[in-house]
Amino acid sequence: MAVVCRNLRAFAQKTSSLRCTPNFLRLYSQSKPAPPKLVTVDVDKAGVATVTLDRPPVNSLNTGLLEELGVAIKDLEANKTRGIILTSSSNSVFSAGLDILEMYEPKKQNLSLFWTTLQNTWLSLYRTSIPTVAAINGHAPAGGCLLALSCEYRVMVGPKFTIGLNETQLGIVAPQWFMICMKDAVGRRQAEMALTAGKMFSTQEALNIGLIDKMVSNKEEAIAEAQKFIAQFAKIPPLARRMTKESIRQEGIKYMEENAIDDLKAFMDLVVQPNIQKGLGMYLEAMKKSK
Ligand SMILES: CCCCCCCC/C=C\C=C\CC(=O)SCCNC(=O)CCNC(=O)[C@H](O)C(C)(C)COP(=O)(O)OP(=O)(O)OC[C@H]1O[C@@H](n2cnc3c(N)ncnc32)[C@H](O)[C@@H]1OP(=O)(O)O
Repeated sequence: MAVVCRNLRAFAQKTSSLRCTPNFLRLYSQSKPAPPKLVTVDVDKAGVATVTLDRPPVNSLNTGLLEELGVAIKDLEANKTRGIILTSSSNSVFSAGLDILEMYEPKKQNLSLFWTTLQNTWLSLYRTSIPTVAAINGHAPAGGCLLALSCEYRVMVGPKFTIGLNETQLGIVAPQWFMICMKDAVGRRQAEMALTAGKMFSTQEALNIGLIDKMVSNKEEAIAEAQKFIAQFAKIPPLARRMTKESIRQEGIKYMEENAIDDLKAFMDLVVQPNIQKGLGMYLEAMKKSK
């Protein structure tokens, strides 16, 4: 503020008609609003946090949103929150997955930061000792499905939305840790069938194979079911719960701890390939044309 004031005073002296008054400063600060938050957090009386992805129009996961989500999880851990409900501010999209614009014609440094942030935020969500539920109130393709799969329980609004790891349909291979998350939820056999076909499941199909745990008809019901799931842990000794979660999720945790650098390198090498860049460009065009 002192620097702003000094600069303004110098400017005011030059123009002589302006003074560095509180009113002037208020007008100046109003003209530079803080960027909107991409993730909001509301903690209820029971200590359960609703974490809402809020990046219209489709909550595509860019570095900024992923960074905010990671910070939110760490803050909630520090505050001993009793549960996290991950949801979306949109009425039709939980998350459209990774932001393709982060990968299209990228600067190397930005691309590296993007993927590292995704890895770190994913690991924070996947391994947090806090009970986690995805209240999936819209479509959840690819990275959107990954976020939901990283939670312990999935409640999805149906019947019209879809969810799945559709990477093969886009001509790419989902990273190993995406696959581990799918295997965690539906088992190896169903995961193989889902991933090789890049299948997007209707809500009912997702329920049938265990990709989601419950289908509901609106967001309010999804939040209520999520709260019910979290409430059951009030009676479970937290240390036993935490150690059990950490242990049962060992494959994914260990994979990321041991392979983060190789995984980053593989991603960086792949994305800059001319054929991948061409594919991304065409995909972006196709999305625009389909409107
Ligand atoms: C794709 C190849 C990636 C290659 C990278 C190499 C390896 C990387 C390894 C792995 C992992 C990748 C996982 C991913 O998550 S990739 C992203 C996959 N996501 C999708 O395929 C979803 C695409 N989007 C949709 O299907 C729809 O948008 C949907 C979510 C169903 C919502 O539909 P609707 O409500 O009708 O909205 P629009 O389609 O009109 O979209 C509105 C605007 O948002 C833009 N958009 C949509 N999705 C993305 C996205 N993922 N990234 C960036 N932008 C996106 C869309 O273009 C519209 O923009 P505009 O208004 O400017 O036209």
